[in-house]
Amino acid sequence: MQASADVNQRIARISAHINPPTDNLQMEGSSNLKRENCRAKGGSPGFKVAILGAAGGIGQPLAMLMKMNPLVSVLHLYDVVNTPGVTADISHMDTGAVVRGFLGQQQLGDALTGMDLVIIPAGVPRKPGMTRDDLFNINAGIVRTLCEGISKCCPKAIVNLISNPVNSTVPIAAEVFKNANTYDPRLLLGVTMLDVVRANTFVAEVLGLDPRDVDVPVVGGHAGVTILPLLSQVKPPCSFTQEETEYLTSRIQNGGTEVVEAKAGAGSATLSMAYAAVKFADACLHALRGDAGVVQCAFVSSQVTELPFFASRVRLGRNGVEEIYPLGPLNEYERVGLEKAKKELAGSIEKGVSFVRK
Ligand SMILES: NC(=O)C1=CN([C@@H]2O[C@H](COP(=O)(O)OP(=O)(O)OC[C@H]3O[C@@H](n4cnc5c(N)ncnc54)[C@H](O)[C@@H]3O)[C@@H](O)[C@H]2O)C=CC1
Ligand SMILES: O=C([O-])CC(=O)C(=O)O
Repeated sequence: MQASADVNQRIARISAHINPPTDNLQMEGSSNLKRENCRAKGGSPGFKVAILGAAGGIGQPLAMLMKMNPLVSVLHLYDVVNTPGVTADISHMDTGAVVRGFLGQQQLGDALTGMDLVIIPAGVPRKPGMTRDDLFNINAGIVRTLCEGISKCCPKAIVNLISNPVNSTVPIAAEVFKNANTYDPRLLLGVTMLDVVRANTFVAEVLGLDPRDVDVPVVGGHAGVTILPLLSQVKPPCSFTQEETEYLTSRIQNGGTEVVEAKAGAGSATLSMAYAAVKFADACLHALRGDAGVVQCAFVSSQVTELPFFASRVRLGRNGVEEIYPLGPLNEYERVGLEKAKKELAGSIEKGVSFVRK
């Protein structure tokens, strides 16, 4: 009798999995089983991470890679479309993180509550012929709404902001947090990691090295001339001809456009961006865990120049940005580049600030 009861229970469990209750599908892709049919979840120790814009070109591979990150115990996937499918798909990966999906603005609060890290790739991407600033009109409002949610539901979370134009969306986020009295500049980071990833790749190609052995600081911002690679500070130490310097600087500054043109209307960098976002998020999680010596480039509130925001090397810790490093010695080419970068950045920052203050 006992044996047949066990078999019946097991069959019920399997059939609940094959025919999941539809009312659970939208909320929790990982829990298509009825709760009472689940054995206790291990609940691996780790951090709670939300991705906003998780069904998009960046969001999907980013969600997949974060599900593979052993430091993540809970992964919340939020978007205004398609999260049930993406969540169901990713939740089948046999890694530790529990995945839950959230669809539409009425579920934003649930997606954000309790999060340690929020990654934002929500918003429209460029098409050929557009600048990142051409995305401002749509993406500014999206970022404002999402940041209002963060200030209500997880004001102590670290925020990794990917949505373009980063040079303006980070100031927008800061203004939203200030209005809500939740602004902690150490917790707000614009993601410029893709510029570093590209710089490492292109410099390694020129030097004939493995890109994993190359480290190029990229400072300033994340658009055109505001992307300033400091080739005089490349590790391992090396030197470049003037021609190499001009080729590399231009290729790094235009890396995003190179992808936009190659995709010919089908969007901008998504896979390399997801890789870069995970590299950056992983650094934030290691810092939150208390690891020492976590240093990355990011666009943050800064006093390195006279501008209120600037990308440079920062040391991350349990409280987010714990130290911002000065730019170090620049050569003449970089000094000229810095002046151009600051001029354009000033306007983009002001545009973001006045969008919220108007
Ligand atoms: N910081 C960086 O280095 C990079 C930034 N980007 C930027 O990332 C953003 C996303 O790019 P893709 O993923 O390629 O675009 P995509 O269009 O493929 O995906 C964007 C996702 O955002 C979602 N979304 C739209 N409004 C939303 C809202 N109010 N709340 C939540 N989600 C919302 C969409 O439904 C979509 O799933 C773009 O602004 C792009 O320019 C792209 C590459 C590099
Ligand atoms: O170029 C774009 O529009 C997307 C982006 O920011 C990048 O790939 O660096």
